[in-house]
Amino acid sequence: MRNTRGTHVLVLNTGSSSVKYRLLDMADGSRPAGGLVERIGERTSYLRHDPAGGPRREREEPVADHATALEALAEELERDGLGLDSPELVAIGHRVVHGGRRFTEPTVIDEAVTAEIERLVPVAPLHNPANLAGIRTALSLAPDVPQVAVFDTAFHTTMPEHAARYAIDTAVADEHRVRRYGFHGTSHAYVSRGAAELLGREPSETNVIVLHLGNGASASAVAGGRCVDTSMGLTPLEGLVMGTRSGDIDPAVVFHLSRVAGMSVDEIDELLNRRSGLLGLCGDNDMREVLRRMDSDGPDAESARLAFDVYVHRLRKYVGAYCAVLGRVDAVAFTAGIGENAAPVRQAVMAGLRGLGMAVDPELNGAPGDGPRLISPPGSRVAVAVVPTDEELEIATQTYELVSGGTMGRK
Ligand SMILES: Nc1ncnc2c1ncn2[C@@H]1O[C@H](COP(=O)(O)OP(=O)(O)O)[C@@H](O)[C@H]1O
Ligand SMILES: CC(=O)OP(=O)(O)O
Ligand SMILES: [Mg+2]
Repeated sequence: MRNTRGTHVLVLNTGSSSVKYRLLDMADGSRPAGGLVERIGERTSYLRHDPAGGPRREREEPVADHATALEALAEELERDGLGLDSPELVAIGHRVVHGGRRFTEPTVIDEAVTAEIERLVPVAPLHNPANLAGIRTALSLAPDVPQVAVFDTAFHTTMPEHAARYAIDTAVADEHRVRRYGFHGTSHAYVSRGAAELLGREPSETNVIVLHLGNGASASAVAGGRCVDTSMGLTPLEGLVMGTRSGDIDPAVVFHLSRVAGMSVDEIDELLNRRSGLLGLCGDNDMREVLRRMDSDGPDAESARLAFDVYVHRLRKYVGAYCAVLGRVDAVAFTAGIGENAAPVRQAVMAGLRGLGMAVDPELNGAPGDGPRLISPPGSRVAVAVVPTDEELEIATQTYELVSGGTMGRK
């Protein structure tokens, strides 16, 4: 029997070429260790391990695959006396991107659960294979530790049918489970609660538009703590312009490229998922670089400006749409790498939206800050805020609640 009195949860966020990890002590909220492995599969993979109270350890070395990455991080934890066999460790929580309709809650992983995650690979080709690799390796390294899957799709399972359905033939849609699922749900849940808290209101009485702008990007409309619409669909390709993904396009673009350009379905898939978005428009998928180039006099400034404008225009359309969906909006919350750090993006999205009760105060918007903060002028009808996301903390909280069988008095 494992010691069930431990309070540590290890969270693994396994992406297509990276593994981010964090060890949390749920008893006091402290973080004994964290780190990441990036550029998996390349010759210069990068490992970083940050033990609490000790110096950072980092190095570059080839890390061939996700299994090797997890073995390396398990060794780092072991060196700090926090190995996967530590009696303190009560569970491992995994981010899993696509859970279909079946998984509406965090779920203890067994063979049936892994099989279902595998079955969903075709609708999350960039994400579920990596998530599975993380789960399988963790199961082999720590067979006695309960492992929990926390799904990106779970928060969106409350979407009403009219938001979740595509207007296509019902028989085809039902047979092939073609509907809108939505992603980044863990972040949308955490940030919508954080926005309500910032306003001193109950989440159940607060309507929030959340803009999660990372490499992948999505918007959601959250009414009283429940998701009522979100921009991603069957896969994480629909919706906003992203680092390398197109977001919304006319589906006929696919037929056109197939018939006129002779591209195969796989080639078009690769084009829309990996060579589009900011990268497709200006050759760079990193918003920092886009902003830098826009302000330069260099030859690339024009394409960077266009990429920025397309990115912002799409976002503004979703903000407007979700005002209509929600009827009353209490807050707009920007989050993730771009949402938290790119003041020019926030400024441009909100410019000219006073008619919707929204505005950004340039000084508040430009001021550096770490925590949740308002960037709208005092007295605005709609609060505009930056609310840093913390998917790892949310996954740890949900995982711990499940394995410890109790509620943790979440606000
Ligand atoms: N200071 C910054 N200014 C503008 N953009 C930033 C800044 N820091 C990070 N970003 C952008 O955030 C994006 C990555 O977001 P992140 O949430 O870390 O992604 P992921 O989806 O991989 O977790 C990149 O486009 C990056 O350029
Ligand atoms: C679902 C998704 O797009 O995730 P990420 O932003 O991590 O790529
Ligand atoms: Mg992210």
